[in-house]
Amino acid sequence: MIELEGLSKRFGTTTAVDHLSCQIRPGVVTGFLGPNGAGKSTTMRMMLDLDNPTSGTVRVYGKHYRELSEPLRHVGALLDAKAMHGGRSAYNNLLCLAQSNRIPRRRVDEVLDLVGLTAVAKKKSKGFSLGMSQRLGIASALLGDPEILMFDEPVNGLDPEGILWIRNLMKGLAAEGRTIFVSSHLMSEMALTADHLVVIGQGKLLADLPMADFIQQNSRSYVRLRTPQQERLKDVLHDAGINAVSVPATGTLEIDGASAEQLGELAAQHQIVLHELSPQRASLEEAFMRMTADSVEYHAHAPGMAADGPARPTDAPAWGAGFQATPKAGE
Ligand SMILES: Nc1ncnc2c1ncn2[C@@H]1O[C@H](COP(=O)(O)OP(=O)(O)OP(=O)(O)O)[C@@H](O)[C@H]1O
Repeated sequence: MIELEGLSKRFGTTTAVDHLSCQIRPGVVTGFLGPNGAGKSTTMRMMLDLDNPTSGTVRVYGKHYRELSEPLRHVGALLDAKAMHGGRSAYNNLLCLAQSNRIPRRRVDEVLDLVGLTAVAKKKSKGFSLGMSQRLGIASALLGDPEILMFDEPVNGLDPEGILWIRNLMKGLAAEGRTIFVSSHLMSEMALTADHLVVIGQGKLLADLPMADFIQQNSRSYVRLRTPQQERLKDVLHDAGINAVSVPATGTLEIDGASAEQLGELAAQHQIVLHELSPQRASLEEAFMRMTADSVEYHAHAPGMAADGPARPTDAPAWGAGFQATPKAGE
C-alpha cells in the first residue's frame, strides 16, 4: 500500500505535482498515466525520497521511505534504466545493491536469471542496449523481493518478447498480493496490464478508478450496423424511438442507446438483412486522450493543422464533440 496525501512539488514557478491524494493498493497492477510533463516521474521520485515534497506526504506501509531500514526489501523501483554504474558489470551493480541491504549473494544470480541476463552478467553495463539496461533495472527492483514495485516506463526499449515477459511478470507479482505501480505512455500495453488507473494532468489527480470504469466513463460505446436496406432500417429504428447516425464514408449506421441484442431482434422482426452488427467500445487510448485533452502541455501538429488546432485525435468520432470528462477522485 502506498498512500499519497496532499502531495505537492514545485520547482521554482513550475508546479510539477499539485495536491495529489490517492492510495495505491496491493494485489492489483495500478497504471499511472498522464501526458508529458504531468508529474509522474516527480511523484515516483517523491515516493522514493529522491525529491522532497513542497507539501504533503507519501507513505509506504504507513512509513516514510527514509524510515524503512533496508528499503530494497520493501520497495523496488525502476525509474531510470541508465542510472546504473556503467563501469561495473551487471553482476557487480546488483551485488553492491544487495550488500547494502543485507540481501544474500545468491539472490543476485536468481534475479539475473529471472530477467534473462545471466549470459552477460560479467559485462560492463555501459555497453548494454536500452532493452538490456531495462532488464538490469528490473533485476535491481526485484532484488530484495519487495512487497511494493514501481516501474517508470518499464517496456521502453524492450522487444516484443520482453514486453510480454514484463507484462506477465507484473501481473504475477500483483497476483501474489504485491503493490505494483507502473507508468507507461503505451496505452495498448497499459490496457493489457493494469487493473486500476491513476491519471494525472498538470500535476493534479484526474482519475483514480478501475480500468474498465475509466474506459466506460470516458468514452461512449455504440453499435455499428451495416445493411443493404439502410433506409428501411432507419425507419424501423425511428419508429422504435432509436436514433441512428449514418456514416457515409463506411456505409454504416452508428447507434447508441440500444444494445446489439435489441437491434438484432428488431431487424429480425422486420426481416431486415444485416451484414454487420458490432458493439464498439472505445480504447484506453481514446478514453485517455479525451480525459487529458485539456491538460496536455506539449502539442504536436499534423502538417497543415493550425497551431491552435484540436488536441483530440484527428480521427476522433464526431460524437466526441461536446464530450466532458468527469474527474473522479477515489472510488
Ligand atoms: N528537477 C527539476 N527541475 C525543474 N523542473 C522540473 C524538474 N523535474 C521535473 N520538472 C518539471 O516538472 C514537471 C513534471 O515533470 P515530470 O518529469 O515529473 O513529468 P512526467 O509526467 O514524468 O513527464 P514525461 O511523461 O514526459 O516523462 C515538468 O514541467 C518538468 O519540466
